[in-house]
Amino acid sequence: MTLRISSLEVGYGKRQVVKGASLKVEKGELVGLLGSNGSGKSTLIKTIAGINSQTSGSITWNDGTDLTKLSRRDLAKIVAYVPQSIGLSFGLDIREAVLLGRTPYFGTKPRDEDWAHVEAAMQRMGLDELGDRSVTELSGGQGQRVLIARALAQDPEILLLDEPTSALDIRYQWQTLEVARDVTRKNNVAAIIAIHDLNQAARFTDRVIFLQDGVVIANGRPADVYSPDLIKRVYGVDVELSVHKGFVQVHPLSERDHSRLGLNATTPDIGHLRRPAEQRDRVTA
Ligand SMILES: Nc1ncnc2c1ncn2[C@@H]1O[C@H](COP(=O)(O)OP(=O)(O)OP(=O)(O)O)[C@@H](O)[C@H]1O
Repeated sequence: MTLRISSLEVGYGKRQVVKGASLKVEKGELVGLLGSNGSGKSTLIKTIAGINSQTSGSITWNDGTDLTKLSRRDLAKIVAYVPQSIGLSFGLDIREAVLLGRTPYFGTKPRDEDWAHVEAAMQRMGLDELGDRSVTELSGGQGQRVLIARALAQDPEILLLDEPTSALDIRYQWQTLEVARDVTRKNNVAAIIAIHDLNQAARFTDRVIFLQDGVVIANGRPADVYSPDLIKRVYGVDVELSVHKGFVQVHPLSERDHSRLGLNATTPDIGHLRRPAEQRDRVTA
């Protein structure tokens, strides 16, 4: 089963922000969406989530189901979206906020099954210890964990995470990325995560897609696509690559590093991590 995005164009008013993006995400695959600020990551994710409308192109799931044609309720049974900013509803406690993820499944009253999903999602995100506190009393990071738990309770087939770790301390960043990867694999979910940390993306995602000015410019395993040239092109910074515990890692170099250490932005040998060119994912543009 595949989430398939073809020639997607999305804009605000007359300004195009996503420009002819095509990509695929298979079930069981966690894909990192990378790119500089303003490159169109959130816009693309929100369009898959049905919040933005495309001007052209298609978004299909599975056997060709057109996600843009589904009702809100039917879309919410397939797609869960964790927004970048918190915006939790006033007057709810944590449990009730997580229960919102179950609303596509029940009528007027939650069933035992819905509460079971809520409890499991709360436990997974370490929220059970926060008890029945009101969502308005939570810190930014705690609120972000509630949003992720709400998405997990939704039991989606497609999970969209927009910088879900931006407000989290290192323990919960790690935990959230592990949860995202585990849910993707165990529940056979197709997942996209917009993320700025290239090293975390290399550590946790199966594949990365780089957006630049709304265009997909690279698509493949981190070890296959990360290079000083690509990172310079996307972010305008010189970097060195290394390997840590089998994962490619990125280290920005400052002007001072260049002069002090006589470094230039060359790549230490990471060739053993790379797959032969013929086995790599196709670069879309
Ligand atoms: N609601 C909106 N109305 C008009 N323009 C918008 C709106 N939302 C985003 N944009 C513009 O679209 C472009 C892409 O924004 P988007 O939020 O998709 O980028 P991003 O890659 O997610 O950025 P970041 O890494 O900073 O979160 C930016 O130039 C932004 O100013």
